[in-house]
Amino acid sequence: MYNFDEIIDRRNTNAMNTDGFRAYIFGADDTTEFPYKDEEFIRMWVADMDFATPQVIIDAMKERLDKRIFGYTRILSDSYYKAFVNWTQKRYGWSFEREHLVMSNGIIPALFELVDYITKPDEKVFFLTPSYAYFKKAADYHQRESVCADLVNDEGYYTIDFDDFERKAADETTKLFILCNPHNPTGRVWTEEELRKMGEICIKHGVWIISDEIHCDLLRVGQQHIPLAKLFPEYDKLVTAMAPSKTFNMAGLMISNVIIPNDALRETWLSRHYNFDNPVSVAGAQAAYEKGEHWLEALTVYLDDNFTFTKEYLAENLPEAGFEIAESTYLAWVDVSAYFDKDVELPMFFAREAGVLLEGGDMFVQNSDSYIRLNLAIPRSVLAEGLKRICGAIQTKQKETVKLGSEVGNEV
Ligand SMILES: Cc1ncc(COP(=O)(O)O)c(C/N=C2\CONC2=O)c1O
Repeated sequence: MYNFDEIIDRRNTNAMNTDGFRAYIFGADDTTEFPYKDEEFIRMWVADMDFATPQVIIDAMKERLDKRIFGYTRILSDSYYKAFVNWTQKRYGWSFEREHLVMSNGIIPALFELVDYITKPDEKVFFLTPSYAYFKKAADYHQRESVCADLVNDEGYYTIDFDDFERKAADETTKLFILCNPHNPTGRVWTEEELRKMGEICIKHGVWIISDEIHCDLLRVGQQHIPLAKLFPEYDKLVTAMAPSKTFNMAGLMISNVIIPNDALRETWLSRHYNFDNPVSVAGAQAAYEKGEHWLEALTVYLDDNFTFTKEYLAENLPEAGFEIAESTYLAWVDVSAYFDKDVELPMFFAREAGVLLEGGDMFVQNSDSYIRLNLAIPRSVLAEGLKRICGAIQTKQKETVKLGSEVGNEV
């Protein structure tokens, strides 16, 4: 039915994934000469998928294109809201009021705006680490101090240190907690107990919460997402951010859902935000929520198989690497500390020695040394080649280290 093995040429589409990696990963002034042409890299870095967006979404956008006028647009009819709230009700048993829904081009811009609207210059923003870098970037941009609550890493299973969490929440200058639910990069799907404890501590100390739930539709089979707002329907200092962008591979269409139950904050948003939407994106997103579930179920199985393939391949070829199948997302979080010193620039090593583009632990704020993050939302044949190159480069490095050691030994 759906061909996730299909290799689709993304070149010359202005895709960050193929054409924007150099500045994002290595810095704007990087001039490294890699022994690979751009198109020879196996791309496992930025979090978008190399799978075609569902045909039902493409068809809905084509239908909107055929209406041939694309003037100023806002979500004025209830049809989009009904499609989305039916989706959250069916999949998460959670719904929200129509007037609480506002739209944003992306969740990153929403975070940047909300940090400014919620916090004052002398107030702090905290989040769990390792963290998606843009939580800190949003705080930094507005010169808000960011505070990191390091997760506890028990052989690849990450949990929350609630004593540390409460200490940070109790700081009277801490105003906002940004939760990643599910969590990028560890893939944790927070349990009801964990969510309740985080929420209760924030409520006790009057801390606002943004629950970034962009990855919530991308779960391993059997996992269940719980929106934080579902557990705290009375706490209106809780903003929920969701989007079709990760789920249906439509991040470039720039349409995200932000649910703001607090009247004052929503009024601030509506008065300061640019409240217009792309009409083609609206049509696509509505179709995603109305007709995309069957595709998502098939994608979920394919991604589960990619994770199993990765687990088995690493166990066989990189036995000292630490990797547990993530509970959510399509991102593999791999501990390679057995093979590298802490100061090694891992993305540069793998680009140069393996021809693989990936993200390194240092791109996730802190509590992430010697980790690499691999995007597994790629055709299995490409995944196999990427893992082969990654393991091959490390094995070659190991041999060179042993050879060098024996040569030094012989000289002594
Ligand atoms: C937790 C989280 N929030 C927000 C975003 C971005 O939302 P947008 O502005 O696109 O709506 C991402 C994308 N994560 C990415 C994108 O590339 N690498 C990542 O880890 C994310 O992982």
